[in-house]
Amino acid sequence: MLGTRKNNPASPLRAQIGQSVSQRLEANPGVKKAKITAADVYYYPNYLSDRDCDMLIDKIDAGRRRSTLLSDTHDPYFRTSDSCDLDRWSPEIRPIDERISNLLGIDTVKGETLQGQRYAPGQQFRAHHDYFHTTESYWERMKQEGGQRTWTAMIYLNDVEEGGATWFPQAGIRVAPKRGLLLMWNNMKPDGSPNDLTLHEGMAVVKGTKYIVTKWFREDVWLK
Ligand SMILES: O=C(O)CCC(=O)C(=O)O
Ligand SMILES: [Fe+2]
Repeated sequence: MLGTRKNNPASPLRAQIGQSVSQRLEANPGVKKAKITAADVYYYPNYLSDRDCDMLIDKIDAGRRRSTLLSDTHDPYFRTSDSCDLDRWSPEIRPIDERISNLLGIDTVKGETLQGQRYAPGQQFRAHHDYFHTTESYWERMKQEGGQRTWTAMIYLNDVEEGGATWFPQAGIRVAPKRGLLLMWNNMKPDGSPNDLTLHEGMAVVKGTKYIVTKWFREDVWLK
């Protein structure tokens, strides 16, 4: 069922977002493009300062709860991390949140709330797509709340002793956590339809604790 044309049509709006964000990132001297063809993936090393990383880690530790899944999947081991919604209006979060939107050139109202994740040893987020599968029951609601997810921006807040890489098995890249590193990718294909090859996994942490923040962008206004 997944990935059929009928359920994943091309979209001029999402195609345009993909192109404008890529163009903007490629014009930024701090950004590097991954040398793969399956998806548009970019890196920005040392994007966040140590001070900002530590501040976010403290907030995640203070506000964390068990991570949830939107999907109808009922595998209890699918996503075993803790999550924390970071208050976008707080004076510490707001500048970081807005800086990310501005880097990609996407209006802040299309960005979901920055979400923190914490993985202890053994915890993971199994292979998934960040875009919404329109065949799943959550889609009707998501459609009303900003529509499809386009870009993902993810920042590693610390180095992890062992494990915890972000792995794109079909696109063929594996990114090891590195403090301050921002990873960004377009979940859509050039025609604006979902790109199956963006399938990715937060591999289990073996040693240490992994902290990240993730920001997902919608095709339309999310923040009302
Ligand atoms: O933990 C990771 O490396 C991946 C996290 C992820 O895929 C997500 O938050 O959507
Ligand atoms: Fe993801």
